[in-house]
Amino acid sequence: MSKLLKDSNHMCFACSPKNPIGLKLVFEHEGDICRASFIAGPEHQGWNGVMHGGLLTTILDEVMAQWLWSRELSAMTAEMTTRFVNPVPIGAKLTIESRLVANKRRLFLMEADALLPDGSVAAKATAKFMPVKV
Ligand SMILES: CCCCCCCC(=O)SCCNC(=O)CCNC(=O)[C@H](O)C(C)(C)COP(=O)(O)OP(=O)(O)OC[C@H]1O[C@@H](n2cnc3c(N)ncnc32)[C@H](O)[C@@H]1OP(=O)(O)O
Repeated sequence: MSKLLKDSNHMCFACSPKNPIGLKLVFEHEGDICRASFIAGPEHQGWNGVMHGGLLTTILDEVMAQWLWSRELSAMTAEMTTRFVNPVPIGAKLTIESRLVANKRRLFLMEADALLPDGSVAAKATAKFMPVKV
C-alpha cells in the first residue's frame, strides 16, 4: 500500500474515515472492477431533492483513482468528463463502478458509471490519470 494511503493523518474528503465532513467512501474490488456505494442526504443536494453533480463527479473521480491506488499505481486525475444521464434522488443508493480502459504511454484512461437502484445509469465519467511520485 502506498505511503499516502497508510498515513494516519490522511484526510481525503472522499475516503478518509477521519475527515469529519468527508464522504467516507469504502471500496471493494471484484475482478477488474472497483466499486463503492453512496446514499446522498439532504446536505448533498444541489437542485431540491437531487444530488449535486459536483459531488457525484467527486465520487466518480475517487472510484477511478482507487482502482489505480489499490494496484500501487500512484496517479492523479489530469482530465475528467462527466455525463449526467439521470438525476440522483436524495436517499437513493448509488453504486459506482470503475475500470481501466487503456494504458497509453504515461496515461491511464479510466471510466466509471454511477448506477441507480434499478440499474439505470445516473452518470458516466471518463478520465485520464497521470503517474506521480509520492
Ligand atoms: C488516496 C487517493 C486519493 C484520490 C483523489 C482523487 C483523484 C484526484 O482528484 S487527484 C487531484 C486532482 N488532480 C490534480 O491535482 C493534478 C494536478 N496536475 C498535476 O499535478 C500535473 O499537471 C500532472 C501530474 C497531471 C502532470 O504533470 P507533468 O507530469 O508535469 O505533466 P506535463 O509535463 O505537463 O505533461 C507531460 C506529458 O503529459 C501530457 N499531458 C498532460 N496532461 C494531459 C492530459 N490531461 N491529457 C493528455 N495528455 C496530458 C503532456 O502533453 C505531456 O506530453 P509530452 O510528454 O508528449 O509532451
